[in-house]
Amino acid sequence: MTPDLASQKQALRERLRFRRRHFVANLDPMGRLAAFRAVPDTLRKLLDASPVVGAYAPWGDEPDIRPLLLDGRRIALPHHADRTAAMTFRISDDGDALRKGPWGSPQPPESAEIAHPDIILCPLVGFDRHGGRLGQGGGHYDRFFAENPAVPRIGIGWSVQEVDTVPIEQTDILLDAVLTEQEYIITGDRL
Ligand SMILES: Nc1nc2c(c(=O)[nH]1)N(C=O)[C@@H](CNc1ccc(C(=O)N[C@@H](CCC(=O)O)C(=O)O)cc1)CN2
Ligand SMILES: Nc1ncnc2c1ncn2[C@@H]1O[C@H](COP(=O)(O)OP(=O)(O)OP(=O)(O)O)[C@@H](O)[C@H]1O
Repeated sequence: MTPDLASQKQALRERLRFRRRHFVANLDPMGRLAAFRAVPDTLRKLLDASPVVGAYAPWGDEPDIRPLLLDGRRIALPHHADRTAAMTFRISDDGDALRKGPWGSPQPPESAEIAHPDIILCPLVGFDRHGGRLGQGGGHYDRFFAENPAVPRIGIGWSVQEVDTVPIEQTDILLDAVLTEQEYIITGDRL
């Protein structure tokens, strides 16, 4: 990646994290509870057809999508063995305690079963309507998507995380759709 593109992405990350922090801080508590509870029918069908759903444990201002998944589904969460290891997914059973991973985000214990999700619901810092996604800057989801290209990729974010165009480099892999608290946006032609 050119230094120019990297710094462009980093500047956008900082701007969008700031925007997200203020949006979430100003949400009324009822609004926050109600967000991401209703799932559009098309996404519900896709989830119903997916034996293992790759989700995430919310961190900071990220939307909490757990209520949306409480349907007896098998949920897998990202797991990092250490800072150099590739991101994998591990089954997280209800009530199993999560612990802090090497990057600070909560993750299942080492003993949890490795899983291969049939769909990925991924957090993001920024998105656009073409499927562009800006993440935390580790490239972990992009690497996972590159290795698992057939798995549908649904970004999850607050509406204020939308920008016209996310700066894209060769290794960035486009999302198939984005779910916000307001809209379900199909961004590709795979769904
Ligand atoms: N809830 C949640 N779980 C998640 C993620 C996430 O974004 N949200 N992750 C999403 O990937 C992974 C863990 N989080 C990570 C966050 C940052 C970096 C990272 O490499 N950051 C870069 C740049 C940081 C910066 O400058 O802002 C670094 O430290 O070099 C890696 C993993 C997996 N689990
Ligand atoms: N498939 C890949 N193979 C090798 N390097 C990659 C791959 N995908 C991304 N990278 C590298 O990882 C670094 C971070 O990428 P990027 O800025 O796209 O992260 P991100 O999408 O914001 O983070 P994340 O996916 O973890 O949320 C970049 O240097 C990028 O070139």
